[in-house]
Amino acid sequence: MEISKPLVLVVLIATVFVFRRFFSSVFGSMTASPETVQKVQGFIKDNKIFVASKTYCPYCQATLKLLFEDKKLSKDQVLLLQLDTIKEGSEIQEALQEITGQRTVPNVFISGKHIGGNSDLQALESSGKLDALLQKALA
Ligand SMILES: N[C@@H](CCC(=O)N[C@@H](CS)C(=O)NCC(=O)O)C(=O)O
Repeated sequence: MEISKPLVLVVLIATVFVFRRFFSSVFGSMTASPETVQKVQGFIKDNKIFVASKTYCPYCQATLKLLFEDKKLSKDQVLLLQLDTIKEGSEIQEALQEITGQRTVPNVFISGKHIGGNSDLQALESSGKLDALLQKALA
């Protein structure tokens, strides 16, 4: 059976079009704009404690319990962004990945320093180093 050249051409163009959309939808959302990266760098630098979180995330809940209940921090001492509740949440998450290499939440910063996720924060607490970091940040 002979395949018609125009048909091959149409299929080829359609495939390129579909994949172009596919790649831009996958990879396009994987980069944050320079403006968002700069904004997130501001969140990190300008806040004593910055936590990027998601409301349904159990690791985030453990982090927030440690900071707000156990360590008795007040809401105004911490910039808490619940990424799943804000429009630019995904882009902030991408920016955090670009800045820290960490995509997961919680993503915790103390005194502008990247601490890591919940396990890193809990490890600091277990080693007895968290109180000093918090005291220094809030002094
Ligand atoms: N080991 C990490 C686990 C964090 C984690 O897996 N978080 C999930 C949400 S519960 C996550 O960020 N998933 C990817 C996403 O939500 O985009 C920690 O201790 O923080």
